Amino acid sequence: MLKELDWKSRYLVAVSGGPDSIFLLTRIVAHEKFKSENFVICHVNYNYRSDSIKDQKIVEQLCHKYNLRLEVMNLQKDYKNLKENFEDFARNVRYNFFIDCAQKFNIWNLLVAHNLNDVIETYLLQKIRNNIVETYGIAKISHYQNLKIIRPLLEKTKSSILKTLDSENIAYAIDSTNFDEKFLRNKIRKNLEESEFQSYSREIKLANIEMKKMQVKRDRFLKENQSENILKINQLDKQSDFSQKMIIAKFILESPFKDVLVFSKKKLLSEIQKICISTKPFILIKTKDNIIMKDFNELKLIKKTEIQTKTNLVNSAKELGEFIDLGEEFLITQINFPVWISNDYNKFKTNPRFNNKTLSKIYSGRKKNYFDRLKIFFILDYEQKSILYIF
Ligand SMILES: Nc1ncnc2c1ncn2[C@@H]1O[C@H](COP(=O)(O)OP(=O)(O)OP(=O)(O)O)[C@@H](O)[C@H]1O
Repeated sequence: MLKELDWKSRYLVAVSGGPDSIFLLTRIVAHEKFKSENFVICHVNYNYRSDSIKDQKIVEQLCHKYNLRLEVMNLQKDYKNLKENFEDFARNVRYNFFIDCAQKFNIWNLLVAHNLNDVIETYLLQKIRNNIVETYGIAKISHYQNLKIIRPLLEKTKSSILKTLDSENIAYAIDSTNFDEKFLRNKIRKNLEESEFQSYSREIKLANIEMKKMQVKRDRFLKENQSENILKINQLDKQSDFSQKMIIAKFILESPFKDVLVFSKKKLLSEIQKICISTKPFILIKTKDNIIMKDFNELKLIKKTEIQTKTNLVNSAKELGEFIDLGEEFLITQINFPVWISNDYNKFKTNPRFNNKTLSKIYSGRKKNYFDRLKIFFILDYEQKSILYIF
């Protein structure tokens, strides 16, 4: 069961005090090659439940018994004001704490105690939610920043864990929120029978084989159509709905803009997919710091600071020089200041006109894409009745 462990290496072990992680810890200490100095136990007490100190005590007692180093994060928080879902909040806090521990002890392997029931519940949730995932179920090994996360109990059923703990008289905590029906996972858990696990395991295996094939296709598409922060999307509509989402998700998650998808991932992915296959040539989605732009046949990820539009009144050639390169002196002598300088294409695209033509028509003629249109400065007369010059 612990065959993936290298007993000469050092490990952090995430122990909540619940049955799975207590089981994991007791199997580690019972191993013939166990040395206490190779393990650091990490526990987070969220103080979310009134009885959470009991969980902490159970972990403390075990660590004391086996002479194990224990790091506890005791979180004091007013949960009334919590905006996100508690599970997401807790996971975030927990993994940041694990990173702190990894840095403190310079141990970059973490053992967590997910079991086979967790794998199957996760798979069923992924299916219900039609999630875009790298692996269906739970991966045996994954990474969080530089931390390698190893899950040695993925083949163990919950009932076999409980049976062993009970027969060996080992104390563990019972998380009362696990019985809370308001979480979909807990609903799934309640209706699951372990007798169905074999067939679910087969289903997950097949789903992962299919997923691998789709990932190969996705990666080929990205190789042919991606260059840095730009994705060519003219062939995207030939892909299935799910493949389109997989392509867009990887394009964003592997770019410097990956934080865009961290929150509200699903909603944003659908929105981006919609603009990609829309017949409109230009569409923008603005997030806090970034812009996701459909620009003809391309999807672009842009920092807001890259395309700030402005419209300013300027009184002199010197002031004008702050916006544009004034190499063209002949022009300056013809300008009656004050005038407006702008790059706000959206505001002025149809009115006023330059030599009787709209900006939109002129830029189309110059075959300018949308991104470039937002970078071109033009001068308007004081009354904004005509465009005098386009740079
Ligand atoms: N508060 C915590 N402190 C330390 N590790 C935790 C904590 N909560 C969860 N973990 C780790 O993450 C794993 C998965 O978390 P999950 O919430 O599914 O577990 P759990 O319901 O607390 O069950 P158990 O403690 O029995 O593993 C745990 O097995 C444990 O290794």
